[in-house]
Amino acid sequence: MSLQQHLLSPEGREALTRLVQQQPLLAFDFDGTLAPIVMHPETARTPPEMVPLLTTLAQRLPLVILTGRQVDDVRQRLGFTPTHIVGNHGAEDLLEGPDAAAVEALAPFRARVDARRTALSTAGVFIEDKGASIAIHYRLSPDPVQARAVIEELLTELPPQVLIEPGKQVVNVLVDSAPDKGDAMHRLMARYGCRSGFYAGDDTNDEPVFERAERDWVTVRVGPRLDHSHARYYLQEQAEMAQVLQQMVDALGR
Ligand SMILES: O=P(O)(O)OC[C@H]1O[C@H](O[C@H]2O[C@H](CO)[C@@H](O)[C@H](O)[C@H]2O)[C@H](O)[C@@H](O)[C@@H]1O
Repeated sequence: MSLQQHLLSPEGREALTRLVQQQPLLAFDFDGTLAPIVMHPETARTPPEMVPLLTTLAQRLPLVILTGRQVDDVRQRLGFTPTHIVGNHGAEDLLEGPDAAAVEALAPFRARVDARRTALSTAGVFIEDKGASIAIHYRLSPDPVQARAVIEELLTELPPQVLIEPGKQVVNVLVDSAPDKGDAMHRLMARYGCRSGFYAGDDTNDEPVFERAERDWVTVRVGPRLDHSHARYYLQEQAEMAQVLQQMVDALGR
C-alpha cells in the first residue's frame, strides 16, 4: 500500500483526465461522497450544483451508484438518472432485487430487534431495515453510553451468517454470503464492457472496491488521508467532489 495522493493534485488530475478518455465505468457511493453527511438520513440529497455535472457524465459514460441504502431510497435523492444502481452494500441489484438468501438469513436478527423496540427507541437508536441488510443508527441518540449498551446487548447473539460492520455513527448488520460493493463493481465492469474504472467512497463498506481495484483504476476515499485505506487517492472533504466532476466533464470535451 503506498501513500495516498490528493485527487486534485497535478498528478491526480492527470490520472483522472487519462482515465476519463478510456471510456471507464464511473461509480460513486452516495452518503458522504455525492451527498454530504447529515443528521437525518431521510434529508440527504445530491447538492444541486453537482446535478448538471452528473447528468452530463451519465449521458457520456456508464455511471453507476453503489450504496448501502436501498435502491428505491437512493433513487429519489440523486436528482439525475444513473445508468445503474446497486444498493444494500452490494446485496441489491436494480434489476434483480435484494439477495433473497440475505433477506432470509436476517429473519432471526429482525426478531431480536422487534423484541427490543422500546429500549432502542428510548436510547434514541433508530433501526433502518433495508431487507438485505439492517442499519442500527445512533447519530441522533442523546446519550451515547446508553445507546452503546442497548446496541451491545442486541448484538450479543448473532444468528449464523450474520456479521456486523461499523459505519458512520451506524452499525451495519450484513450477511456474509451476500455480495459486497467489490463484487458489484466487478460485475458492473463486465456488464458495461469497461476495462478501466473510477470509484469514490467514504466509508468501511467501500474498502472492498478499493482493495480489489485493478492497477489502472482511479479509486478515491473521501475524507482525510488514511494510511490503512486501500484507496489510491483521497479528497479532504465531500465538497471537493464537485471539482472532480467538473474535471471529468472538461476532460471529456465536446
Ligand atoms: O454506502 P453509502 O451510500 O455511503 O450509504 C451508507 C449509509 O448511509 C446512510 O447513513 C449514513 O448517512 C446518513 C445521512 O448523511 C447519516 O445520518 C448516518 O449517520 C450515516 O450512517 C444510510 O442511512 C444507510 O442506510 C447507508 O448504509
